[in-house]
Amino acid sequence: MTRRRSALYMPASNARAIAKARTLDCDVVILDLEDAVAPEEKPAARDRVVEAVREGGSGARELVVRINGLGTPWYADDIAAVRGMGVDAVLVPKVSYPSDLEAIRVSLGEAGPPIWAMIETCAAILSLPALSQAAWGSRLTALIAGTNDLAKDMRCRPGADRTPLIPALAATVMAARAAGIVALDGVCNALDDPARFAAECAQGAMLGFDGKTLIHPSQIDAANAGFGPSEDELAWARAIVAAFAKPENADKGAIRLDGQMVERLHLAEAEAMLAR
Ligand SMILES: CC(C)(COP(=O)(O)OP(=O)(O)OC[C@H]1O[C@@H](n2cnc3c(N)ncnc32)[C@H](O)[C@@H]1OP(=O)(O)O)[C@@H](O)C(=O)NCCC(=O)NCCSC(=O)C[C@H](O)C(=O)O
Ligand SMILES: [Mg+2]
Repeated sequence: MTRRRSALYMPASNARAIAKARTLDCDVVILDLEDAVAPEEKPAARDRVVEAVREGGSGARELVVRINGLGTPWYADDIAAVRGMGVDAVLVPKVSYPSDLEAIRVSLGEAGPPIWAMIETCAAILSLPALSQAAWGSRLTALIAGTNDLAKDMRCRPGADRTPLIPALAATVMAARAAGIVALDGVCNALDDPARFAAECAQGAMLGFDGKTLIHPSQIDAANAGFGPSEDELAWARAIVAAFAKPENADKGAIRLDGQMVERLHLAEAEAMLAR
């Protein structure tokens, strides 16, 4: 099973950062043509992405390109560049409605890459059930929370604990799960606050996200730790599997284990975690 604990954005205008990506321990590299790149730099950044993907060298890391959104002056050229590029996915910002998804699918063509959608507008949050349903016919394989744009659109003040964003984050995870696709949490802008970053990873994992989007290499290790199962979780999963394997529990649906009720749905969860 592919892991997406850590997905690092890097500005496609920054050749040094792109080169560095080939040495980093993140699961996903996102070459960004959108917000990290100034308008006058976009054509050169697009050429750099084409070159970087052609050169390869990403190893096991998934390579994703974030293009500029529908309706922007750069969308058509970005689509033309990524269509046959052989990337693992194209990440499209500000996807708000199923009609956006359909337009992107058509632009990319029948043999186009999988689509990852940024969920970062109030309209997208209100459209999540429809976006989730539309995923089945659209090559949509991941939802990515865009917490900066969403906070801007909501005019909320997330603060360190992100309280105003929690309903939207939970709804994003539910929409992804209903569609059987990946859900990645938004970025943490606090570059020099590792405790806050670790707390955000724990919160994102608690909400059910598969991983977190990142803005700096210094965030990779904590994300890999925060979204990988912990030693305690692995030990608990092994204990559940061992308990249900006992002959006396063979025909039981629910058992007592270390003071907790454990059901066969927990066995299925434990087996899935150990398999991952
Ligand atoms: C945030 C930064 C601008 C900080 O830059 P800076 O202070 O210059 O970084 P450092 O000096 O600490 O860099 C140390 C070395 O690490 C490399 N580096 C830095 N960032 C990255 C990166 N993202 N990927 C790869 N490598 C990186 C530097 O090149 C240095 O290397 P070396 O010279 O060899 O020592 C900067 O980190 C940055 O630009 N980050 C990414 C910003 C970005 O992509 N933003 C857009 C995505 S976030 C977003 O849009 C969210 C969403 O849409 C929403 O709405 O929420
Ligand atoms: Mg955004």
